[in-house]
Amino acid sequence: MTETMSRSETSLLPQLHEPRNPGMPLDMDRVMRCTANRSAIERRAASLPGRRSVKKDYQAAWLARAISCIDLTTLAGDDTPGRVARLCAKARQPVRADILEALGLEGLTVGAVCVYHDMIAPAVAALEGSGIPVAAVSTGFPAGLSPFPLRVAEITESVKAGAREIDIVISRRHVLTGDWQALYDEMRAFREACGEAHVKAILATGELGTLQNVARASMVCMMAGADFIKTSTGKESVNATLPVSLVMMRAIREFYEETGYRVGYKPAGGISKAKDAVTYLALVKEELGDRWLRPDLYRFGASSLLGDIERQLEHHVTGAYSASWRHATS
Ligand SMILES: O=C[C@H](O)COP(=O)(O)O
Repeated sequence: MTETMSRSETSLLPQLHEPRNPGMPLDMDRVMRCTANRSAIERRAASLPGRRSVKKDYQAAWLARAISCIDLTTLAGDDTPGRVARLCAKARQPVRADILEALGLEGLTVGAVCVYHDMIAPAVAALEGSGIPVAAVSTGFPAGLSPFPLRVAEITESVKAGAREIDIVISRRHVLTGDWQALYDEMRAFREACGEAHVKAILATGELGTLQNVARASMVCMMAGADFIKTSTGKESVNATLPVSLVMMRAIREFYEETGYRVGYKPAGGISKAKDAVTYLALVKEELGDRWLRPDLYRFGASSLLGDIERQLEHHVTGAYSASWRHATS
């Protein structure tokens, strides 16, 4: 793992303006050329966490960058405006003020707050003036099996309610039956309904059967205009993994090489440890390069990762670990 992110190169970076992926016609020959060599991918993924670890100031810089890329998420049936308000307070100030000051990171925030539709209004109110966008999961999340017109209407309602990012779920059956045209048409309609809001396409990779399907679904969604591709809802039995991430990042790289458009990447579900976050960031750096290590092109979908990162940063500054309950996020 490289150690080239210095403490001065923290997350407080100027906003870059990436041209939005407009999509392109479905190119079936290109889609069918997407393959995935499972054993080679699994070998490479297995070698990642054991590589040289990042220490001290470098580690603090990587962890600060990770925070700036978190979609701080609550997606529970018992979410309330109060819980969302607490989460948003955490989004505005993700780490204790004295720790941020010691690290020279005043003003650090997470990338977005991610909620269900009914929690958009309280999240927008709680984040007012912060510049932190609200992301809403949509289209019958998590299964995506409600009537198609309702799924499109749900996007429209969420954009109207103030969501600036929409995390849609694809119809897994289109992938499992190889109906790439149906997947493309669906994604295109979702993108259109989003308007100016950015759209993240959740593939639910744990339900797609093969890595080749993951590669093809990634390519089809990007051709249909996805701004981000995202692994999982967090509700599948298998969520973000390194092999799946490798496949999706390589699809993003190929799409960029062929079209000039950078599509973002969001692994989600089950990423809860600071050291895992650093492994993911290192993979992004190696596979996609530094430009992707910014919140406009990379996010972690996570509900409890921030707590562990805060704990590690506190240890970095004070030399002591606090109990994890002191770093609850909502
Ligand atoms: O998109 C975000 C996921 O739902 C969060 O999953 P998690 O609770 O496992 O971190």
